[in-house]
Amino acid sequence: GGLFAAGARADTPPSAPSAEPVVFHGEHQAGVLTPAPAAGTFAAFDVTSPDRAGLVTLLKTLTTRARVLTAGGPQPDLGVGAPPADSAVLGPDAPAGSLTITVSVGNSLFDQRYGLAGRKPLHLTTMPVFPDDAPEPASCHGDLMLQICAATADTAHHALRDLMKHTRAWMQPRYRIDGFVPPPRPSGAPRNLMGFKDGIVNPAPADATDVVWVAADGKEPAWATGGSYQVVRLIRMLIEFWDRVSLTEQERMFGRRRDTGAPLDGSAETDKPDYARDPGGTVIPLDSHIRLANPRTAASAGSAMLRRPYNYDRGFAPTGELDSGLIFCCYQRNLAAQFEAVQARLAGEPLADYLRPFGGGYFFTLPGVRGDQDWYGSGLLR
Ligand SMILES: C=CC1=C(C)c2cc3[nH]c(cc4nc(cc5[nH]c(cc1n2)c(C)c5CCC(=O)O)C(CCC(=O)O)=C4C)c(C)c3C=C
Ligand SMILES: [Fe+2]
Repeated sequence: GGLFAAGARADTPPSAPSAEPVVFHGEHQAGVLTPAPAAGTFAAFDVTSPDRAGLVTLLKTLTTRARVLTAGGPQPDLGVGAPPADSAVLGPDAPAGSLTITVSVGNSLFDQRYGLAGRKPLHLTTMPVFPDDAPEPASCHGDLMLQICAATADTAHHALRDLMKHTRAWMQPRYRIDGFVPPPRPSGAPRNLMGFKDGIVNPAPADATDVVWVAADGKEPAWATGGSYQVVRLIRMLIEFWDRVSLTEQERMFGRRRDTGAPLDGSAETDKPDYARDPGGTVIPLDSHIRLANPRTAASAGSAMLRRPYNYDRGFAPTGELDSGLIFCCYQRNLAAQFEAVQARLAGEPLADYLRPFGGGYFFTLPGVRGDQDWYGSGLLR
């Protein structure tokens, strides 16, 4: 299959809430290729450690806690005279709840503070302001991004709370957003808050390795092998305006049917659009989201990415409108060739009138923790 063949999430039921832990140790971190469970928290931090030794302690502490939390189980009993080791939000014997904790670092970590300027992954930059962005500085960038995914929201809360309690001395919260992936309605890919199935086309598991993971290529620093570039875009949806657009117009903006998720020239969600048969865009408009994002030409094959988005819904904006949208998250091995190429093709798409990207950033997802003695960023800080 090609790089855009239907992904595992389209053909297999989404991960059922499970007590089974997700494997923590490995060449790559979990939370990238692992299926996205129902709850996802994205929490950005600034490192406040005065020195490099403190940064090492921070990363080692994050590793130790993530290893414990993702495994689940009872916490040590410190006795009634001490603050408890655990919040007990998940009870005395915490279920693993498909928990993954994915640690990524931002461009700002590679400044003069910790002597890392010469160690930066090749493509890591500060996310630029794209056309149609309305950046809110307090919701952008960050030294560290923690992506915490789990079967239930309280599992993610419990993990974030534990991680923060153990790392207060070296990092400070910057921004956070909680998201969710709904169950299939009624089948196939989950729906976003515009009502469309989202996540239909993603690399098949066999193709994902080349799309996602940085390989030793002589250009990237050796320590970065097995990592990935994470893009997080916090995108508010202008729901009230969207709900006043005709169904035909909505479907022409995406290039897919709202009910089935099928491309406008097909009948099932997994049907492949045939753009060669419709060069003028009569059936699937040339400026539709799916056609711009992936025109399915030889030239666009190299821009495949792994999308792993979450919906968010967090009350009202100051204007009284719904503050709802998408935490767009994607992973790739080359920001310029993949995310930025797609983003450039999408510039000015009709759908953009209904979206307000306001936050997020570019991050480098560290290689996996390889065993009991290893820790996040051990290669970077060696
Ligand atoms: C730069 C990358 C992308 C951004 C930003 C983005 C925002 C965004 N997308 C949707 C909804 C849908 N996207 C769909 C497909 C799709 N989107 C991108 C990239 C970005 N989207 C790609 C590469 C693709 C796959 C295209 C293809 O190969 O055909 C779809 C269709 C269903 C699917 O395949 O998932 C929807 C729906 C929203 C709402 C949004 C911003 C909030
Ligand atoms: Fe999209």
